Amino acid sequence: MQTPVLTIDGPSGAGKGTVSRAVAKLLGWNYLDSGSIYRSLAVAALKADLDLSDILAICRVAEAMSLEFDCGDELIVKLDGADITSQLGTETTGNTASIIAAYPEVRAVLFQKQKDFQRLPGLVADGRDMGSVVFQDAKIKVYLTASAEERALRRYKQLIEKGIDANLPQITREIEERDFRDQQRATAPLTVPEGAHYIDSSSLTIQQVIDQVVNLVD
Ligand SMILES: Nc1ncnc2c1ncn2[C@@H]1O[C@H](COP(=O)(O)OP(=O)(O)OP(=O)(O)O)[C@@H](O)[C@H]1O
Ligand SMILES: Nc1ccn([C@@H]2O[C@H](COP(=O)(O)O)[C@@H](O)[C@H]2O)c(=O)n1
Repeated sequence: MQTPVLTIDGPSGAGKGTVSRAVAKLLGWNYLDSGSIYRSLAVAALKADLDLSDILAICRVAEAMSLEFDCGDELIVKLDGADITSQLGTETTGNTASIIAAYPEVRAVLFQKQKDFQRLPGLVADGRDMGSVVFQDAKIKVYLTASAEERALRRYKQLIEKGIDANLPQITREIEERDFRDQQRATAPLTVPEGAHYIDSSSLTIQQVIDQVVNLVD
């Protein structure tokens, strides 16, 4: 039996992770936060002080890195045995991830690491190219978005709640830059996958989005 896959793609701060985790829990399926793989590589590249234009060096680090994911209520990620969870959520990590994610060579190295998450009884996979590239055959595809202003505000509140200093205009600028880079890159750009259900969550609650997605699976 082919393991069923539900993909949720969309721009930063749309709520993909929040909704995917909740839906995976409700269904009892596995969960892949593909952005955390790109973010982990960003942490590794920054730690090694790599030149972000040195594609070969980044690929070497990507091939060598060992990642462990503990998908409980909060995702815990270990890179080569060290807990890097607290470093994953920063805007520096997200922006660095977006820069290195534009390299096709890097994407090729990370492809199989993502495919390995497709295990019974099912998989909810969130990212930018889950429905368009990595899990093209997924039975159900969702494109989840929200206005850039709303996404920036969500991210701002998230950082403030964590006690991290945040600047709303700067977050808005960074989100727009990241959207642009993710949508315009030549390889696996962020796009609405063919056949995807389009959900704009700008004026929906988290629960309303979860309900819409679960209804698609039913
Ligand atoms: N519909 C919603 N209404 C209000 N807040 C929301 C909604 N969906 C998500 N959020 C909040 O927005 C923030 C960002 O959500 P989340 O991390 O799930 O986004 P994401 O799409 O996975 O982002 P990224 O791709 O950058 O990881 C979280 O604080 C989350 O609680
Ligand atoms: N399938 C994916 C997932 C992520 N990326 C890149 O990583 C950056 C960080 O992702 P988050 O979802 O954690 O915000 C993102 O901006 C993308 O550039 C990707 O390319 N493909």
